[in-house]
Amino acid sequence: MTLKLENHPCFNDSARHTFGRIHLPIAPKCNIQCNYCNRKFDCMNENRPGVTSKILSPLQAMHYLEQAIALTPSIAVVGIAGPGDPFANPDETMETLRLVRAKYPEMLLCVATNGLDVLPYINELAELKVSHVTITINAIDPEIGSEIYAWVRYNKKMYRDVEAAELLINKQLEALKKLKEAGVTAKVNSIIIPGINDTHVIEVARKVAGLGADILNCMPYYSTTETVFENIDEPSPEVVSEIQNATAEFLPQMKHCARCRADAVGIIGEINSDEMIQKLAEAASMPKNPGEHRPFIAVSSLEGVLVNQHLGEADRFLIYGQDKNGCSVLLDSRAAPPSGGGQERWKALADLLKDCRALLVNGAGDSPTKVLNANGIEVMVLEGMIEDAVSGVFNGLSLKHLMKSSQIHACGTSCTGTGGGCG
Ligand SMILES: C[S@@+](CC[C@H](N)C(=O)[O-])C[C@H]1O[C@@H](n2cnc3c(N)ncnc32)[C@H](O)[C@@H]1O
Ligand code: SF4
Ligand code: SF4
Repeated sequence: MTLKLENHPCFNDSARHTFGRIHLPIAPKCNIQCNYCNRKFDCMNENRPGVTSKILSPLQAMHYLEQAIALTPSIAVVGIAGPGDPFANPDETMETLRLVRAKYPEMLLCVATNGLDVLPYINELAELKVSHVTITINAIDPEIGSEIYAWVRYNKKMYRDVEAAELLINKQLEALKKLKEAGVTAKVNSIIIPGINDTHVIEVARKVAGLGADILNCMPYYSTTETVFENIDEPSPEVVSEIQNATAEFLPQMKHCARCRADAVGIIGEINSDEMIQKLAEAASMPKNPGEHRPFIAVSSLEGVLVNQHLGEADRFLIYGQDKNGCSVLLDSRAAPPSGGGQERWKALADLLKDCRALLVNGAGDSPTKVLNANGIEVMVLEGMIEDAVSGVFNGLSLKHLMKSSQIHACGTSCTGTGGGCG
């Protein structure tokens, strides 16, 4: 099957009115913090990178993609662009790419990354015929990079300042080189941040051109609240144009980037249709594997009103379903497997709850969380009214307000509920 590379609307200006793209929002976590980026997972209103209205599992994403293609036949590219970094969520990213490639052999595949952790996956990306990879490289001088990146987390270690920027830049340049060796089309995004790197982008262009980058996207920085850079003004169109003209000496330019959301779908520049927003919400409210029949939600509660019991302390679980009007109802109470027995206890619990899509608890250890997650039961660590939490899960709503503060992580994610941390 020959891929029609010329149909990529981001890489080919003349394709952008005919062919669309879809971003599958399966990558919530990030391994660095850029001082301009504020990720949001339940945002309908803002039209900028880093926001999505929902996060999907790979199989939910496949279900959603099927519906999206039926409703939007112009889709020629499936991309993963966050809302965090695809390779801070490598399992979800690679699984999604494999699933899409297996089901849609003709589809163009595309990934946008900061480049820190992509290196080990480049061979498989090439095997999967991921034809387009974007790396965001905002600086090649670590001193300038240290102004842009608050921290970098690599191999479970935190780096800051010049050391962090140096590490990131080295990984980015290495990844770019390897992508080109593997025959992948490589775009570089460089965010123009006035007073920080605006005079440096030309050096970035020179360097990445030397390593074989195919195209440069000098993206104007988008002023975003609750970021370190929130008081920096956006660059004027004249400044952006000047930088594009200057860097054109080294590389072809992408000039029509719309700075899309992580759940953008359709023709570049058009906002997501209400129908697609609805389809995304529906997919997010399904079990992580939509093919499974899991109509119930289990809750750990002392008195049956609040989610207020630690998983390990529960002697029974309350089982909720939905009535024919979609209202949550208590259906059952199931005795917990006896304590002790290590992993066997958690396997018995997974079996007891095999018709439940989620277990809502006030706390849970790593070991049961892993076993339950592996068995298709999402462990969500929350506090608050059972009614709010259960109907929120059934309806795919944001549960941020019920999330325990310990679930809001340094990486800026309010976890999607797995409680698995940012590892
Ligand atoms: C949200 S990121 C996701 C992919 C990956 N984490 C990355 O940074 O390349 C997608 C693109 O949006 C850019 N971006 C994020 N926030 C931005 C902002 N406030 N202004 C301009 N570009 C931004 C990133 O730099 C990146 O090029
Ligand atoms: S790499 Fe930067 S822009 Fe991309 S998601 Fe992480 S913090 Fe945001
Ligand atoms: S953000 Fe730019 S490069 Fe990414 S899909 Fe939108 S137009 Fe294409």
